[in-house]
Amino acid sequence: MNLNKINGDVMDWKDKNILITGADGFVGSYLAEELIKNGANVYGLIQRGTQGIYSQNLVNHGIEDDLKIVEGDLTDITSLAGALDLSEPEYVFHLAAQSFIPASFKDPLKTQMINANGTSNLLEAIRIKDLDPKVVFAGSSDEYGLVISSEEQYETLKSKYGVVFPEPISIPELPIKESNPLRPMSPYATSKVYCEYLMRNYHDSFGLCTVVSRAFNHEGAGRGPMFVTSVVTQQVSDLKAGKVDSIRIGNVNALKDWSHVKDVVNGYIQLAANGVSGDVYNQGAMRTNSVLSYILLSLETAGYSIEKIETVTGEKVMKDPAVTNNDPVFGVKFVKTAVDSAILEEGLEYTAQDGGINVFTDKGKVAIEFDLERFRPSEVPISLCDNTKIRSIGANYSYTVKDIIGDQLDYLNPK
Ligand SMILES: C[C@H]1O[C@H](OP(=O)(O)OP(=O)(O)OC[C@H]2O[C@@H](n3cnc4c(=O)[nH]c(N)nc43)[C@H](O)[C@@H]2O)[C@@H](O)[C@@H](O)C1=O
Repeated sequence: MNLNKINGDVMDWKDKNILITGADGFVGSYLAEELIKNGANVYGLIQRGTQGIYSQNLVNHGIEDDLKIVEGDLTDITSLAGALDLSEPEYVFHLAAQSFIPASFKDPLKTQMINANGTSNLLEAIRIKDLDPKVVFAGSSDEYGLVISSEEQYETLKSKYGVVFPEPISIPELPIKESNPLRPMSPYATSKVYCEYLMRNYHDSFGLCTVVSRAFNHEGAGRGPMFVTSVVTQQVSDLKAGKVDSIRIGNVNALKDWSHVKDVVNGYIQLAANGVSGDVYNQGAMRTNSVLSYILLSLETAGYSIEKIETVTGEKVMKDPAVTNNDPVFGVKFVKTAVDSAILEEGLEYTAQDGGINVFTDKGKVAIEFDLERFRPSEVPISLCDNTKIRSIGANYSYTVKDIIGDQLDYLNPK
């Protein structure tokens, strides 16, 4: 894949020195593989973990020999200074973070320590050493947080929280543009807002070249087992193998803009090559699909034909819930299921009172059980990315949700 082409110009990565923080993570290992393939000298700042210094991701991507591993820790500025000395980077991709939102609710200080202090340490080490790499930072769509989709929802939120700040300029605030207000709803998201402002401060005040990516959910083979797409595909795979007879899950109504990690990695590379320093770019596929759809489409991809879904109480019944349409919502045409359309347009919502959902398939009934422990103290209501800005510098998001699911299922069941 040529990751670097824009308007006919090709960025030559050959022999360029790159430092990736978190190079053994889910995204970092895809990025390291791609840059190594393009001839770059890639250094990976890696924290020694339970798997030792070689995480399974490096082996899966075949880069355990070519990646130049620098052992270090974001919370230890000395190790960052050492990594910068060794790698002399022209580009730094800062991906390392505590990225699991429930963990940030459990231990907010730890998330802040790793994400906020870690990012401060990295920027400060670059500044003190008077280096001039272009730094691409992994921000998050969760920085937008509380996105307003209707007047009615706005009124509900005001009565729930007392105040919604910043107040919306226009409603609906969708699709989400880079100029949307930031209303982070978790310690994780708040730490990312801090980091991205710091990126801009270091650009504006100290002249560092920093570019921020705000990526929406990105998935694929090797996604951490605690994230919902892995939780779903693992259970669907176990169901098919006869190891389980139901699916346990949290909030199925959550609407996410899911893209393939490979498209997002391409986006990071475009940002390094063509992103304007000091600027911010969304990364996402410009569609939104529910967790319930992810389950239904995973079942379909695994060979189940879906006929009907019905709540355990029998109150909510839908025939052909996984049939897709391309009708516009919030002025955007995208592929979604009938159940997504009902959530988005008719206010359909599944709650604990429904007692779970039964999925009727050609292979029998599959029970979806709600695990209330997995519901979050606060939940981002909807994510739908406006990706116009990053597409103008050469990125594109072409993988479908079914492509992503297919890769995840193949990873779990190698042929
Ligand atoms: C953009 C953003 O993307 C990711 O954050 P996330 O959206 O929290 O990702 P997730 O896969 O943990 O949850 C997705 C949705 O799924 C719901 N959900 C239901 N049932 C389960 C469940 O059983 N497990 C999980 N994890 N989620 C569940 C859950 O309530 C949520 O609405 C990170 O990469 C983050 O770093 C980042 O920046």
